[in-house]
Amino acid sequence: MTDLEDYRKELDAIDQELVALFEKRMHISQAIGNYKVAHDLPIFDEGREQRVAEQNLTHLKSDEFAVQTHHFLDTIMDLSKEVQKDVRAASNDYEQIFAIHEPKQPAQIGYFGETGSFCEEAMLAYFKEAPRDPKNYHTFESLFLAIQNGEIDYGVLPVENSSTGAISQVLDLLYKYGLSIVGEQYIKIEQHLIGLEGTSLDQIEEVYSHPQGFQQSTDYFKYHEQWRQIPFHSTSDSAKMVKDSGDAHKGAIASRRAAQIHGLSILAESIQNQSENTTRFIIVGKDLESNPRCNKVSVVFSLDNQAGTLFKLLRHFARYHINLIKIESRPVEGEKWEYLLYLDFEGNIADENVHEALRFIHRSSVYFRLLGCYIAATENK
Ligand SMILES: C=C(O[C@@H]1C=C(C(=O)O)C=C[C@H]1O)C(=O)O
Repeated sequence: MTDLEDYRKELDAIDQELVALFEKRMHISQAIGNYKVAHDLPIFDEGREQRVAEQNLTHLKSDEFAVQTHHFLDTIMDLSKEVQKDVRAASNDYEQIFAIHEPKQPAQIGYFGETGSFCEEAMLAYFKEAPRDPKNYHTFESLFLAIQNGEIDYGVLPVENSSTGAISQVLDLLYKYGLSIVGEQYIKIEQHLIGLEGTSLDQIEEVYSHPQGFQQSTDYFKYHEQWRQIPFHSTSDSAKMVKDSGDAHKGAIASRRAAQIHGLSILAESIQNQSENTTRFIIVGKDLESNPRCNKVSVVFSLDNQAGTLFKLLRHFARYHINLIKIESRPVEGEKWEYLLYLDFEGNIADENVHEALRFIHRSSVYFRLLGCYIAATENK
């Protein structure tokens, strides 16, 4: 027998013992996983992992393999956490996540803002037939509440603007109310400074608008710093307020349509920073709706607060050839420095690769919810 064969025999014997011990350790880790699920405890325990590494390094006869031993222990603990994540995933009703509902017809629609709002425009563009007697709401949250209470079936809200980014309050409300995205619509946004008929710019003292109206028009306001900028419900609510006030010192940032509807004049045209300023609106409903034509998926999840978890998760999108469209993070309410991640990607939940990727995200997340699978809008629709 060669020396090599002798060595390998020794390794075989050691591996046999290691594997038996490893299996035993995984069973105990699984039991700890069950305990954590039952007591709502996080899987990752940084302090415990440090102690495991420290105490075991003291068992070494010399420092020669200290680095490798540390790596070995870290790997074992990573695998142990994988098993615990499986325990946690099995405790959730996975199929429930994909429960699809039929679209509501005829539906009662609601939108954000007074008549003349961009949301109303988005609603008219999205629904093939103009909805009958749509209801309007003056805060994002009142619209979410109306969907939750069943007062309306669907609501139209802005979620992202090409120059200012995510409308984070809407993302937070999607999480808070557990509602679903059933569709989306792009609208090109032109903001104008509007006021009472016959008013001139030098009469203006204060301007009302939704915060988005101001944020999208900061370049214009650099030259009018003497004007008070007063945040108000929506751009169209601001237009109506200026009209109702009859005050020539008040102006609003709103659309041309809002100016026409509320009988106001345009004092300064196209004051938005970006000429191609566009907002993405979402159609929100109570339940998940999907059909084979849907080609975009949105999810929200949170991860264990541990190095590398986001990387390990996002890697799988490449592995399953899924095109990521967008990632947005928001703080978790009441949890300092913890984040919810909102992800949009291409695909349909019935696709094999999407299903696999979602299974993986679900398994690796502390919190997971499928927000919607819907038809991606095109910008020139
Ligand atoms: C097994 C546990 O869960 C995780 C895995 C550990 C391990 O495998 O030793 C240690 C701490 C936790 O991050 C535990 O909490 O003890």
